[in-house]
Amino acid sequence: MLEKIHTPKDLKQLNNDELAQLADEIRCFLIDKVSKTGGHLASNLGVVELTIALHVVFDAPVDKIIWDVGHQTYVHKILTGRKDDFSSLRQLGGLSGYPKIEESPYDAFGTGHSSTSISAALGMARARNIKGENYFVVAVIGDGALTGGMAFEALNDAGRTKTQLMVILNDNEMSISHNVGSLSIYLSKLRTDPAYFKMKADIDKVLNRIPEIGSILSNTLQRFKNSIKSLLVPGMIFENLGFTYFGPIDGHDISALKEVLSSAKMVKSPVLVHVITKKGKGYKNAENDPEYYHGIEPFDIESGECINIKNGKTYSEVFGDTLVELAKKDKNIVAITAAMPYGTGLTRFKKEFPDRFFDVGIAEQHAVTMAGGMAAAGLRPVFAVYSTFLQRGYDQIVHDICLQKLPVIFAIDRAGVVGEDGETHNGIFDLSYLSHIPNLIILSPKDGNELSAMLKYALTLNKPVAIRYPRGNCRYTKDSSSILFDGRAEILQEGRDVTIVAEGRMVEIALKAAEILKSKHLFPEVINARIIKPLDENTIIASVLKTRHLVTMEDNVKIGGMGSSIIQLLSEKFIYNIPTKVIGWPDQFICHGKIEDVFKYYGMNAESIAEQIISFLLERDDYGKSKT
Ligand SMILES: Cc1ncc(C[n+]2csc(CCOP(=O)(O)OP(=O)(O)O)c2C)c(N)n1
Ligand SMILES: CC(=O)[C@@H](O)[C@H](O)COP(=O)(O)O
Ligand SMILES: [Mg+2]
Repeated sequence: MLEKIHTPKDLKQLNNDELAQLADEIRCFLIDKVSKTGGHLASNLGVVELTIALHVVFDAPVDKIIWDVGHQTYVHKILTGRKDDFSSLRQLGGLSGYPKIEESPYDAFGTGHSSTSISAALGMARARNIKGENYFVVAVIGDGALTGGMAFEALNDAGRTKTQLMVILNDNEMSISHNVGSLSIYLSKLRTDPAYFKMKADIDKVLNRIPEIGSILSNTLQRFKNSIKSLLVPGMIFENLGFTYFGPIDGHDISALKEVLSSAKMVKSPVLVHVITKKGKGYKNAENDPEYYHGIEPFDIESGECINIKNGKTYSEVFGDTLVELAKKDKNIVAITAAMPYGTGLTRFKKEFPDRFFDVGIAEQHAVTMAGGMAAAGLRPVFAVYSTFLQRGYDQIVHDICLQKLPVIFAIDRAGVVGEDGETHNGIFDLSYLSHIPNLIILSPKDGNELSAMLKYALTLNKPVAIRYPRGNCRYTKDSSSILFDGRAEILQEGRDVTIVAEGRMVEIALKAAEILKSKHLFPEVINARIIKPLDENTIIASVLKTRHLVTMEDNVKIGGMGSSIIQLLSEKFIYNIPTKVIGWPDQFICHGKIEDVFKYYGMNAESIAEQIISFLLERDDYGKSKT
């Protein structure tokens, strides 16, 4: 069946049994492909029937379907002409793991960060109306993404307008981990007792039979009817926001989905279709552990085990373990996550200190300011968050934390290029979006030992501190307690021809590049920056005045990063005529791919950087006369 599907039009010839068979084939295809490439398996297994039904009922790409977060669009990509490219999923130059306008006309809007789909859909619907065009706009949003405040901003705006728009709530009780918050409890009521749904029909019948006596009574009756409905029937929260609610519906029953979507699309005002699905459906391992199979590395289908044996600890694990140790001694330490306990290494903290652990849902803005409130009231909050998602809380960092000098610690995970998640997830802006904020201290460890030491150091300060560290494994020796951080940079190797100041993951690359330079009789002085703000002026300036040449290396865009800060420092200290080369990410969005492939592709690996430094030095006249 799947062989015959090249565009969604091919779906429309199939009957429900054939569509059900197609769903089975797509599941096998997904498990096979993702077991080889890795990716977001559980979410995609959960939306097979929903995606098929959407592409039967609607006519993409004329009709616009916007997928919130977009990690669940593999089925959509399979059905829209990209199934033959699936072996390249998330590889350099291959298919993206998210919808991208430039990848396909069927990808109506790029996503990756959560809770944007309803805003984008409303924007398109309004554009359609203004331009007098005629097509449907559908936003598909998960129950996790619906905990993002931006989604409610859009619901609030959409509901009061009579704009034809469909929101499909894909409710599987899961965010990455179990979904949290009062909305999730509300949804579980709707999910668990379908009697509500039947009750609604009965109540409507009974109440509508009572003859309306006089406008006052009938209005009172209407209010009475609504208050009864709001008690008993599902979706009143959405109805009160101006949406016509349909649901809850079995999200794996293609004929039911087709029927409800077809009638919902006839409504000329905003509608919300509440669909119940099972995350990981069709692959037992994923059904039993949808959190683990939310984002999975390549795995063995039979056992479900990841193929690449994990050796060593990740930065996230070192962070989490250190925080647990510190929290044992300091009762004021609390940990906050925005729906990413597993990814940020807080699973152990959650288990050991359930009363001091807060998962606020996909609500980074709220997390930052709540941390501010906690700090103002005497706690020591640590907000663990991916660099890219912290972008959501920028104004809160400025306005609520740093302006008031509140001692919040930002454990910024996934800082720098992250690899397969690509453009929407690379954490390559945090040094730029944080360095200009007054009162904030910024630290960047070169390995797990330093991360652990820096976390301890940060907790001794009564100030806002950001510690940024990359995705993946780190060098870490258990007895790192001896390693203290004194708030200064460290000279890793003395030299004379050029000062290389590197931060974080770039330090190891700098040392490798230095070895290559030495083979060319060039002797760099390598400095591990460690503290990005305020810079360790004495160490950096002393070295630069000695070597009279400067190279900076950062896993951040060049603009506004550490290199910019160092150049500014030299100018403020009236140190001129120092030839300087800033090495970092260019002014563009960095594509997806394995991290090592991406670094090589952009010339950010040791070999390429060594070449760049050699030509930078030897281009200089004074080097032409060779100093050796
Ligand atoms: C702003 C933001 N914060 C965090 C994330 C990380 N994230 C990706 S998917 C996800 C959970 C989404 O849950 P849901 O919308 O229910 O989708 P499901 O996987 O259940 O289909 C989270 C928290 C994100 N993509 N964007
Ligand atoms: C879809 C999404 O945003 C998350 O699942 C993200 O992909 C997790 O990234 P890590 O794999 O680095 O934890
Ligand atoms: Mg969900």
